[in-house]
Amino acid sequence: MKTDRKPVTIEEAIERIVSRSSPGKAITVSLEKADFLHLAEDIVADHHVPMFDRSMYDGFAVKAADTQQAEPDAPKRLRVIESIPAGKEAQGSLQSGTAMRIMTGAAIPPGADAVLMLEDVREGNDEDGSYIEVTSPVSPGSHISHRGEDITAGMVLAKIGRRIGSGEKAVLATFGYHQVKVYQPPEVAILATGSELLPVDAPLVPGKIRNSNSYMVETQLRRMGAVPKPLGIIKDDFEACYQAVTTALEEADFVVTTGGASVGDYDFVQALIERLDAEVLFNKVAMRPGSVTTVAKKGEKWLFGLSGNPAACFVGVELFVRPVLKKAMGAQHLHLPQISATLAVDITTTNPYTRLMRARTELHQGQLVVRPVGLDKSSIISGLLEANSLLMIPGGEQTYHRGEKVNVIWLEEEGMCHGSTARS
Ligand SMILES: Nc1nc2c(c(=O)[nH]1)N[C@H]1C(S)=C(S)[C@@H](COP(=O)(O)OP(=O)(O)OC[C@H]3O[C@@H](n4cnc5c(N)ncnc54)[C@H](O)[C@@H]3O)O[C@H]1N2
Ligand code: MOO
Ligand SMILES: [Mg+2]
Repeated sequence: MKTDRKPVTIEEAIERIVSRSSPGKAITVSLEKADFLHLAEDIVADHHVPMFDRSMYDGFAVKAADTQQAEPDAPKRLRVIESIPAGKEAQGSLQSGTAMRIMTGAAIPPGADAVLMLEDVREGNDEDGSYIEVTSPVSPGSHISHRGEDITAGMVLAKIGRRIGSGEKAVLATFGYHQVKVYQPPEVAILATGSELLPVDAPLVPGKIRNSNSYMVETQLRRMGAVPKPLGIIKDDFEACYQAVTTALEEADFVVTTGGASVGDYDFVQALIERLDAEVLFNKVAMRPGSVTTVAKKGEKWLFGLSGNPAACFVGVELFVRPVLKKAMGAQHLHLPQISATLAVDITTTNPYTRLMRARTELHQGQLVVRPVGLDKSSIISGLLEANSLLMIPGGEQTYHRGEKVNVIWLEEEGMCHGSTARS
């Protein structure tokens, strides 16, 4: 059966899917389970950090004024009247002429306004107990971390939609969020279609290959914060594929198939969609790899018919599955960051479609430089090992020269700026 397949641009394809996707529901999870999910609530500071003036060093809390005349030849002697470990408050307050031994993180005692490091004083004992000798003046505020200097109460620290990474975890824990409201991570069924596919633990036989797409897609999904549900390998049999996709659509809101997306005798994705009576958002994209990508909706459920070719499948996940899942996860940023980098080599294109070449972008003498890795064929797996980015070459007949600026999709959510403000 022949389906009409008119290619849309990448931008148009993305616009079609993003406009049809929506945020999922918010749930509460324990802080331990919140990694890489997106906040469903703003995080607002309900107290200052630090809550109290505290010592930045192990040393002695003093009155700065007591040290003003101190010199190496005329040291100022201060009587040590108390010792304050972290977690304890001083029992008394500090009077002129006295000092309190204090450890890093301990609250500055009333009356003190500076801390001297252990290394900077001479310690001694006499019949009245212990004392220190100060040999140079210290300024008020020295070595004290002041109340509220890090975070002031009322500050919005992280807005709804922000991805929870290590920094967010530190802040959440600081403010006692043992539980946090996040968007539910979506479950995504993965079906690998192809009679040539063997399970990963099977020995190779002539004409067959191992199913690598499922594993690759699983990892891509997990990195996005989604929950992959691999449903195994389906033979290139229309009824078997139809049954498998129907069951998958019952079990998950998002279904990814790999293979069978093209026009071959055993490529059933188009026929499946027709039989399912699903709405096709697009079934061809003016890009390489991944031109045969199809995205369809059956009611509120999503079906992504990705190419069987590994590189095309990889790109399909990052470009089209990602924004739908990210929107479901309430994310601030639906797409991978795009950056500008300098070409390390000449690239000539004769392809009418936009090329997304697996590439490596690295810093060289302060400049981001990009070079393609591996063969630029959609069947290639090895290039995925080295690629940290996708080099975007617009369609047409043209040579892009070494040294020219090109657009690059960075294949990590973190590490390159989305252009957002530090605290968004
Ligand atoms: N006459 C035409 N032939 C093809 C066209 C076309 O326009 N006209 N498009 C080509 C393009 S572009 C692509 S991309 C591929 C898409 O292929 P399918 O999505 O139909 O996938 P399959 O035919 O099932 O497999 C293609 C290739 O990928 C291997 N494969 C499949 N599944 C896996 C897996 N799970 N793990 C690893 N490798 C897998 C499979 O063995 C094939 O080698 O079609 C072109 N053909
Ligand atoms: O869709 Mo194919 O991946 O363009 O090579
Ligand atoms: Mg095929």
